[in-house]
Parts: sequence; C-alpha cells; structure tokens
Amino acid sequence: MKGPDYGRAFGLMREAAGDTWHGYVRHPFVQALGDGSLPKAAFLHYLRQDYVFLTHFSRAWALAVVKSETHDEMLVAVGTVNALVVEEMKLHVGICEAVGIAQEELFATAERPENLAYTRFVLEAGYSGDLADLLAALAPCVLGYGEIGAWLSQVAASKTYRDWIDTYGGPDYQSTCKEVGALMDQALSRRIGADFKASPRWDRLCATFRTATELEQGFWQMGLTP
Ligand SMILES: Cc1ncc(C[n+]2csc(CCO)c2C)c(N)n1
Repeated sequence: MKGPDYGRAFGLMREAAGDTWHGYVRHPFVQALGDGSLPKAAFLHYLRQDYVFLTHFSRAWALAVVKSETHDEMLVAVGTVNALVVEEMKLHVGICEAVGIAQEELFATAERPENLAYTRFVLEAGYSGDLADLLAALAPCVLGYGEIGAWLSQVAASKTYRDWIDTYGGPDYQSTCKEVGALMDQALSRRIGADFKASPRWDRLCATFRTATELEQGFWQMGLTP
C-alpha cells in the first residue's frame, strides 16, 4: 500500500511498521466514518475522549518546544501547540456543544485507560529522549490522520461524517502534514545523520513509531466501545 508523501523519515518508519500501520489507518472505526455506519454515540464518545487526548497531546508538543535546538524546530512546534489549543480543542468544544454536551460535562470526561496509555507513552518518549524520539512518538497521530483524511476524501460514500473527513483531508491539514514531515527529516538528520537506517538509533526510533501506531489502533477500538 503506497502512502502519501510526508517526507523520507515518515515513509521509512511507516514501511517498518508493516501491517500495524494498515491496522491503524484502515481500522473498522475509520471504515465506518467513511460509509456512515458509525453510530452517533460511538462518535461522540470518541470526541469526548479525544478532547482529553488533545489536552495531553498539546503538552507533548509543548515539550517539543523545550527539546528544540534550532529556531526552525521551535517555530513548527510552537505553531502546532497554538493550532491545537486555539483551534482543534475549540472545535471539539463546539461540536460537543452543538449536540448537547455542555463544556462542563466535556471537561469532566473520565479518561479511559487506552487514552491514558497512549498520551503518557508519547510524553515519556519525549521526557527520556530527544526531539527525534519525541517526533517518532508524535508522528503516527499527526501523519496518520493526514493519510486517513486523504484516503476518506476519495472513497467516502456517505456525507454523515463529511466535516470530520474534510478537516483532515483538506489542503490546510495536508500542508501541516508536509511541514511536520519535513521537520522530522531535518530533526533526524541533525541528530542521527542523513542516512537514517545506518544510525544505531534507527531501530529504536522505528519501535517507538510502531508502539504509538498500536496505541492509535487501540484508541479507535476504544471508540467502538462507549
Ligand atoms: C487519537 C487521536 N489521534 C490523532 C488525532 C489527530 N490530531 C491530533 S493533534 C493534531 C494536530 C497536529 O498535531 C491532529 C490532527 C486526534 N485528534 N486524536
């Protein structure tokens, strides 16, 4: 399965993750978003958990600011923190309010273990490693949604979840993915050399990427079980 072009590091890590990647980007939850068969209750449950997820994910991108070594790295990281807190989290608040879930109720959502495991894994990759380790853990989330959005934009037969699909399949998010992919290439070249596969750190970075991919799969699965 050929993927989108979000840079060299992503392409190689995606390939190394093998079937695990496919299990994430073609998960039954994703298929059900495309054909409209996903129950509304499952979608809202997912959105509520995703709000909690984004809180911790924003902290992980803030850690990327801390772990940056150049102004260019800082710019991408700080831009992502801003987009997450100012736009994406607000979008979730708006969607939930529109269907009758008040802000207080959303903010009081109890965090599911699958959700907790994922975000704390990402944060830990950053705490104990450098920006390369952190980006390997962040990449499946950011770039996987780009790949899912691009695919669903082409194949989705139903209009039910069209807004969600357009958010991630649209040109704005696709250019964010290219920017984050380029950041990965630059950050890795700086820390492990341009010949990624020749680095003694490569296998570990791929293992981090694969674990985060498995945790994304777990997040979709959690979405199917409100
Ligand atoms: C479980 C889960 N995984 C990925 C995303 C997608 N996502 C998270 S942050 C972000 C912006 C760029 O970092 C995007 C697109 C999500 N919402 N929830």
